[in-house]
Amino acid sequence: MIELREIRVVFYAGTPDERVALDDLSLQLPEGDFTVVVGTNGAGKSTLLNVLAGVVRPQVGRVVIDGVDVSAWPVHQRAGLISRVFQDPMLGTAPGLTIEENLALASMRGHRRGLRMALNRERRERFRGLLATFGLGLESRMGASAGLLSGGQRQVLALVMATLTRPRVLLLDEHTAALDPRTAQLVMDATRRLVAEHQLTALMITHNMSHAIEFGNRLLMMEAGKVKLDIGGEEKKRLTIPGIVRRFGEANDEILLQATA
Ligand SMILES: Nc1ncnc2c1ncn2[C@@H]1O[C@H](COP(=O)(O)OP(=O)(O)OP(=O)(O)O)[C@@H](O)[C@H]1O
Repeated sequence: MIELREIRVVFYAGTPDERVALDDLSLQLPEGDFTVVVGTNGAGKSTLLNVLAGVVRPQVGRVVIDGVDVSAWPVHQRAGLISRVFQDPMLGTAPGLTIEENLALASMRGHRRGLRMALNRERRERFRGLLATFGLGLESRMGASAGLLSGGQRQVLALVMATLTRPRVLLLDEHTAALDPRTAQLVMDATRRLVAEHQLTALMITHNMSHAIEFGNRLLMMEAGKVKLDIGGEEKKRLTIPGIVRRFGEANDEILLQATA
């Protein structure tokens, strides 16, 4: 179980530029849940992921993973538990290293082991077999620099790297937003497969409503640093785009009512 307990994040506190990014937000992500997060610009979605990853330290609140309070753990200490794939395909892989070196590095997460040891013949074959299943031809370019790959290929490589050591939670930060629709679908299919195969707990931000409907078993809508809608179970399965729009409208009416009360 991943838990955020009463998290408050304020940027530029006490200045005219003060921004409340997360407003007393509590959230539980049960093991194996694939949660999708949507919301308008500035709603606090990225800050939520940053708090989980340890990039942003909340002024108030706790981050608890499997009952362990990791609030004071720095980013590198959480890296053994948390993997993240970013919107920018350049961020998830090391462009100067080859595909197989990138995979070897990812497989060493949390271990003190030399890159050479991590790249023996057996591992190379395992990596090759794994990449071949995505149908992108990556398996025949194991010695090529990751920097030469297309955006979609890099995102699939980043996903494979992020899931290689089975993180406790996989954070997907608009990871298909920079791709064309066909490539985005391919990367989403790879995402679905890896999440299912490794039975991962995942949290994905997207602005793509079709993806929000198609993927995950739970949908959160954020607004002004709070979770305004939390749709799971059968309702999530039956959700349509008009249905989401209607539910968002209802949630926003609530905001209006609160504002005018
Ligand atoms: N590092 C930062 N410094 C100052 N303000 C920040 C920082 N990060 C986020 N904010 C502010 O916090 C609020 C929430 O931002 P956040 O990036 O979490 O929203 P978001 O929902 O991810 O938006 P988007 O969809 O545009 O990515 C915004 O008002 C933003 O300007």
